[in-house]
This record gives sequence, structure tokens and C-alpha cells, in this order.
Amino acid sequence: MEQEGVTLEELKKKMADFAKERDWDQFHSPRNLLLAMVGEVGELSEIFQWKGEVPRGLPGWEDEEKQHLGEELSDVLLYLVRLSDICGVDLGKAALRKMELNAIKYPVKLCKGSSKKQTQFNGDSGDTADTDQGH
Ligand SMILES: Nc1ccn([C@H]2C[C@H](O)[C@@H](COP(=O)(O)OP(=O)(O)OP(=O)(O)O)O2)c(=O)n1
Repeated sequence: MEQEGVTLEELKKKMADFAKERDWDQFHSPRNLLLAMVGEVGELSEIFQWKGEVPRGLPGWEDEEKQHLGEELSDVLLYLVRLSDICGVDLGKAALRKMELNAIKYPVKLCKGSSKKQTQFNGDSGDTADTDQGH
């Protein structure tokens, strides 16, 4: 059951098998999956709700609470993987490409130590590549 270094491809296959075995392909439409994922994001948010800012690594959290967090994070991931699959998007490939675009949009020499959006520093030097494709 426990597996190190699982890939998006494996999760995609497992979700496809899970749905097929249950004859749930009929319910796994893009819109249904998107709404299911957003619902799980809500459940994930509830874990942090009213706690204020929490330190990295979540020191002091009960094991049970951390396990619950892992479950909600997984629900979001699994629906995202399934949604991508159903939409015919190669999520791993798309994410790597997006990271390349991010690196061009936010060059280290301009952004190091700053959390400004690209639009806030772009005017300063003018030498950033414009990767904004209007989305
Ligand atoms: N039609 C469905 C229903 C569930 N799942 C899978 C994906 C999620 O990982 C998990 C979601 O299950 P639940 O809807 O039961 O949600 P929770 O596990 O969050 O339970 P609850 O909402 O009761 O807290 O099951 C799925 O693929 N397709």
C-alpha cells in the first residue's frame, strides 16, 4: 500500500481504475470533478480555519490532525489529476512547462527576496521577458 516516489502517471492510472471498477466514469465529467475538487479545497481550508498563521512543519499538531491534513491534500491532488486526465491535459508536462514560464517571468536577479508580483517590478528595469499570455 505504502509507496515511495509515486508519479502523477501512477495516480492517474489508479484513479482511472478506481472509477472504472465502480462504473463511475459517467460521474467523472470535467465540471463534476472541478466542483468535487473545489469542495475538497474547502475541506482543506477548514483545517486551518481560525487557527491564525501556523509555523512551517506544523509543530504541536496532533498526529491525527496531520493525518487528516494529508487526506484532504490527497483528495485535492487526486481530483486535480483526474480532472487533468479527463480534459486530456498531461499535468506533469504542463506543470514543468509552467515552471519554465515562471522562471522567465520572475528572474532571480530581479526577484530574489521580494514577493512582489511581476507587474510591480516589471517597470523598474524593463528587462523581464513578458510571458503573460493574457490568462
Ligand atoms: N465520485 C467520486 C467520489 C469519491 N471519489 C474519491 C476521490 C477522493 O479522493 C475521495 C472523496 O471521497 P468523499 O466524497 O467521500 O470525500 P471525503 O473523503 O472528503 O469524505 P467527507 O466529505 O465525508 O469528509 O474519493 C471519486 O474519485 N469519485
